Amino acid sequence: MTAILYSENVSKQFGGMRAVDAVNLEIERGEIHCLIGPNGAGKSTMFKLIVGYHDPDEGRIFFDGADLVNVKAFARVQRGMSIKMQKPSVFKELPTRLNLHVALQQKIGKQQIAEEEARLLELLDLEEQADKPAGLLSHGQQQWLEIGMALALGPKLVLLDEPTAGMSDEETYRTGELIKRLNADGMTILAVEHDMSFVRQIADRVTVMHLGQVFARGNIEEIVGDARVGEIYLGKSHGH
Ligand SMILES: Nc1ncnc2c1ncn2[C@@H]1O[C@H](COP(=O)(O)OP(=O)(O)OP(=O)(O)O)[C@@H](O)[C@H]1O
Repeated sequence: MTAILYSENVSKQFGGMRAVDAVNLEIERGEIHCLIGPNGAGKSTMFKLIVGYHDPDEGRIFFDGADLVNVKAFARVQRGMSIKMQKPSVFKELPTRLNLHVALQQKIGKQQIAEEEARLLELLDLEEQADKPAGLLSHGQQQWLEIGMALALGPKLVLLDEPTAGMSDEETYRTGELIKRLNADGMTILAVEHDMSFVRQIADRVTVMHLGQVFARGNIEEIVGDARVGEIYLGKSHGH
């Protein structure tokens, strides 16, 4: 089994409505996997089930060979899932460098911190911003910093919830290039995303959700070439 994360028939109901309905999702080690679908498809609910913010009503989720049943959200992070939620939550009054420092000191010894801090600042293209309070960075830069803080925890899998929300086209493109660089260094990435051109830029494989279920899955060429996906996804996602 090369999957680092997979779910078996996971379901979650709110009231009478099945937001996630018997979903099997599989993320292979080393890939960039995008979870897409129109509004209300169940993507965020699936993301929250994976990170442990919701418990499934049915089904199971496995990470790095272990069943996640009863594993709390913080313990999932300790096991190697790093999560970047949609809204940046950097420490705005602290310099960029210190934001990384705070994250790094949770994982590595003092001697290695300076070296790792420098590596991340370069990777994130934030060297010139290193001593600026993070609150003065652009929206895109704050998002990259937060990706860096997720990386500082030394994860096996990085989960990104709409990493390009609110970004300009140029920031979106640069975010894609950053994610591809992380992946080239061996990181496995799962991103929930709306922006199809961004998905085309980064994805190896895609899972499409619709009405709580998996509607299609495949490599990026198969998904882009699938007219049915165009109908449900592009047809309903105008406004994003
Ligand atoms: N906490 C909740 N309580 C009740 N209903 C919820 C809750 N969270 C999600 N839902 C409902 O579940 C369905 C799936 O929502 P979800 O947010 O997972 O979809 P999504 O694919 O992420 O959509 P979007 O792209 O708009 O973020 C929607 O009908 C939503 O209203």
